[in-house]
Amino acid sequence: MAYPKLQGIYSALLTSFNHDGTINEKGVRELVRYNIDVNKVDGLYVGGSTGENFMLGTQEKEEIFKIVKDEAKDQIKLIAQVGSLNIKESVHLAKFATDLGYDSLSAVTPFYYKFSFAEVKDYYNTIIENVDNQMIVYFIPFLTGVNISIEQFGELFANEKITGCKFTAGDFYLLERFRKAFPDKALFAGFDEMMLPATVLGVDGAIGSTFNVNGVRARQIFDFAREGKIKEALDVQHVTNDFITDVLKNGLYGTLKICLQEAGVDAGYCRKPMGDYSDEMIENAKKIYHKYF
Ligand SMILES: CC(=O)N[C@@H]([C@@H](O)[C@H](O)[C@H](O)CO)[C@@H](O)CC(=O)C(=O)O
Repeated sequence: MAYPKLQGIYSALLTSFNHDGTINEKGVRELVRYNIDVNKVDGLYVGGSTGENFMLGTQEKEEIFKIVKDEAKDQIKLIAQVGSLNIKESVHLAKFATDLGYDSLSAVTPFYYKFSFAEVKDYYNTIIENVDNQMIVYFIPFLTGVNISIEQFGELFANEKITGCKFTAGDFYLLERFRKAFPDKALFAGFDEMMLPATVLGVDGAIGSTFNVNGVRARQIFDFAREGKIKEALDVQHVTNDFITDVLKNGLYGTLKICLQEAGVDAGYCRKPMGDYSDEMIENAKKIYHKYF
């Protein structure tokens, strides 16, 4: 039961919503196409934070998994984020995405309640127990409050279906320890603004929200860094971080969507409780797009 090791540049896919909060299928398809045809990503991370997943119902999550697979076919790799506080939903979605042909599953660490590590481990083992697919742990302690030590990662990896980690943290000591301890596991950088140091430390790839717009630069950073061309990689990281700084100031997901609209992609709106775009936000986002692209 060996699963292919995932690597490369993955956009954490945005979701296009209509103004009333329903899924805009045409927009989701255009987002997938833009990532394949223009950003030239190796894969998509579907149903993550960037997809506004934690505000969606089960059927909506299914619908997005279906549309994305139908549009992407086998052109790129697809990872389905199925983590949820409702473990029955996670088990169901794990099977659903596997049946659709997703190359991997991923699940955010269970959050809100202070789960013990034994409970976290049981959560992952339960989600993948009855599916023939691999699982990438979604480690994002700044949003979940859940930390995992190297020893605990080792315990998770005792289950050979757990094949990697999306590491959205700025703890480079832990990242280095992870790389040394688990050279065969797929390790993805999750903070786009820290991609260069993460690549130097040996990540296999990166998964990011800003790649939906800035995917070409993301690949340049990754490739330059892996070739040892640190000066060249840093030059691109500097421009990337100017872009990310401007985007974060103006509102992350909304600004990325408005930028994509400027590029001709029907990226739609964000889903409530995220707010509507103000005129000022739209104006700023358009300026950001034309400044960097
Ligand atoms: C919270 C969040 O959106 N984190 C992003 C980053 O790409 C992040 O947006 C970026 O580095 C800007 O800070 C990814 O780690 C998230 C991600 O991959 C996901 O959508 O699940």
